[in-house]
Amino acid sequence: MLSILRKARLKDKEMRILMLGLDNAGKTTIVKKVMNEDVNTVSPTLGFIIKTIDFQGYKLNIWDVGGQKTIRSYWRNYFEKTDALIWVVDATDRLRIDDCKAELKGLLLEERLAGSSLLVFLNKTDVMGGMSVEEVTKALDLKNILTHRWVVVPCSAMTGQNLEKGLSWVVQDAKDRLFLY
Ligand SMILES: Nc1nc2c(ncn2[C@@H]2O[C@H](COP(=O)(O)OP(=O)(O)OP(=O)(O)O)[C@@H](O)[C@H]2O)c(=O)[nH]1
Ligand SMILES: [Mg+2]
Repeated sequence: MLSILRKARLKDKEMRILMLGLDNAGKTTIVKKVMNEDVNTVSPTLGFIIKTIDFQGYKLNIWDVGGQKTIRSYWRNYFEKTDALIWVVDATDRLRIDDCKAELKGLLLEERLAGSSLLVFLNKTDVMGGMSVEEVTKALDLKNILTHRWVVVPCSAMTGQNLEKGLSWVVQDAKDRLFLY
């Protein structure tokens, strides 16, 4: 039933995208950059922000939810009807990569997120010395994810590098799914 509803919405070329990740990963900055807004004025998100982006003929409703530890318990309020999960990782934050892995693992067990695809944005690649795609794929144990279609895209919210590439994957994946079931 859920998949039928989802399919109906995809046919309308509308997607609900949930953007999560630890605090300071760059979620809000990514959304701002995609929307051509000033990226130098972000502050930590205490609740959530919804932005609608017209992208490649699709209407992407992006839910950008704050990632601070004290408010992560609210994430579950946003799971419903999610078509794609964008998990944002700070490439420079080696110290919290285990925390990052644990939070993602928990999300992937969520029944309400079961039908969603997973885009991992490895953000802040404009900073030297950050973690590589291989490093993060391993640290987050992505190869063992059998429940979701996933990809890692290195990007920078500051320069805008690869942001469209990531969103393109999300849209293409949605299109592919229309023919899957
Ligand atoms: N160098 C660099 N800094 C970035 C990039 N993206 C975000 N930042 C910085 O990282 C900090 C956190 O960015 P936010 O977009 O507020 O992070 P967030 O994930 O929305 O954080 P919460 O709302 O607390 O969950 C800010 O100081 C940004 O300027 C990037 O690609 N490169
Ligand atoms: Mg934010």
